[in-house]
Amino acid sequence: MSAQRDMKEKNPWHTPVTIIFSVIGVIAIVALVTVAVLQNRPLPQKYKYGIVLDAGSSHTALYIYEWPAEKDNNTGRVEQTLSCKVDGPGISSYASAPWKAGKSLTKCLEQARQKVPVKRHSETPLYLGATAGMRLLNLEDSSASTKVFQAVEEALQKFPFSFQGARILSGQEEGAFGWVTVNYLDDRLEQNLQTRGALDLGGASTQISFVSDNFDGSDSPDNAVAFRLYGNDYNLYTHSFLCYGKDQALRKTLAQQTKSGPGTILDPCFHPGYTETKNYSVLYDSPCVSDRKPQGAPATFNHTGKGNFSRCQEVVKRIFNFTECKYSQCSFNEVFQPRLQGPFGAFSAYYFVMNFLNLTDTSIPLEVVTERLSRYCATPWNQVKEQHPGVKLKYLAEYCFSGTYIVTLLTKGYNFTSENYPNIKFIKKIKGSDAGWTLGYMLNLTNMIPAEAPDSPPLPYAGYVSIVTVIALLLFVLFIFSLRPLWPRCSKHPQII
Ligand SMILES: Nc1ccn([C@@H]2O[C@H](COP(=O)(O)OP(=O)(O)O)[C@@H](O)[C@H]2O)c(=O)n1
Ligand SMILES: [Ca+2]
Repeated sequence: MSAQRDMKEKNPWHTPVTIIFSVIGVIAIVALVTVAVLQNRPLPQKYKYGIVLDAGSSHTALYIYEWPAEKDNNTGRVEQTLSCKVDGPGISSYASAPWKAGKSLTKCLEQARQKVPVKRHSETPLYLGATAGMRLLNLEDSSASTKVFQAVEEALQKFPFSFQGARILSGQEEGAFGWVTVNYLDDRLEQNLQTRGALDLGGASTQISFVSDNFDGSDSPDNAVAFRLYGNDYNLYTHSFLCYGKDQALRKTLAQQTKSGPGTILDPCFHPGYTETKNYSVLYDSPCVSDRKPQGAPATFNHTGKGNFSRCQEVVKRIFNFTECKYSQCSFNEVFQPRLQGPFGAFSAYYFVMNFLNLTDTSIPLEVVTERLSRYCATPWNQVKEQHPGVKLKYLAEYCFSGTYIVTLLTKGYNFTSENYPNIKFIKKIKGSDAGWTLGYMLNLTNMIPAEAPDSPPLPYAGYVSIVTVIALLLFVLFIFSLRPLWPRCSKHPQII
């Protein structure tokens, strides 16, 4: 018994000093890791917001974007959190009653007021950008366009956001910001990946924007937009064709067929059995066609469908001018276009129309696309109506034309071929955000895409915590080893008790 007591007394592990050291060591390590983890733990996310109103020719839409409050400068982090379609037509349609343009926006702004936290209201920028509808109104009647803007500004200033102004975007801006949006959402800018061209089809204008190796802007400076984003230089080719959005293109195509002012148009772009009496004055009420108004035309004409894709394509082709080109190569209307390059994203009406026609899959060969369109256009109007009972008749009637126009614009206008047609992707959204110019516009105005690549922390958070823990454990083991002289001597027959 006394030998056992001796052994116990000699065991240095049981000395109070060692025990105290060990306990302090363990506590210190636990404290170190806890402090490091707590100090660096991501705080609950706080968001900042930005609001953009897209005042298009056919309608206005409001988009709210949000991004983590502490990371204004990081890529791929701005996301669309709400979209609201304004009831009624585009603001340019309110030329004769401008106050109604302002009033039409209030419902969506109310939604925005609910969505954005109250304490963020006053710091949330609010922008309104108008596109081709207002460009046309401005050409037609600039004082009417000024009045529409006044009414819209007055309405927007009534909300608690930081209103940054309402203005018309140039066609270049519209094309370039659409390209920025698509490539930002795809994370192609920060990662310096091959960029995606942007094809935007609106109601009154259409834009094509892409980077091409054989374009540096010298051939056609009007089509060049230079960007430096995340430390990379981009020479973007962009062109906006005013009057070549699908609604104005339809007017042009109809006007083409009424040149001699007949009372009836037999239109291959509308379904057989379709027949409507339309007003000449309504058809010609646009600067895109007003010069074509036939003299002495009757007040109305009979618009009758014939449902023939290839003949429709023939009349659509006539709204493009392919004869003149003073550059090495052109798309149409004497507009320079470099060689098509890389993948493309086609959005807005490109998507809506091709989605309706079940043709968004571009692995379907172009020949099959035209076959399907031919069959669709030839379908009698009554049958089409039966197949799509929920679709507004005005829109339903136009899909044959719109599909034909899209295929013609892409292949004859921009020179896409069977080989590179599969490079086009018809898209509506990318990672939850709508493809369109609005996000790119806001990123630019809030300086959210830096010219140079941002410095990133050397380690991600999880890596940092792991390293701190491993080092702490290592220190602990070293500490234990440093107490080695105090360890019990090995005995051949240790007696524990
Ligand atoms: N669900 C929808 C929404 C819009 N659209 C069309 O998409 C086009 C949008 O053009 P927009 O109003 O942005 O006009 P722009 O000012 O861009 O020329 C219009 O032709 C609309 O009719 C559609 O086909 N289906
Ligand atoms: Ca648009």
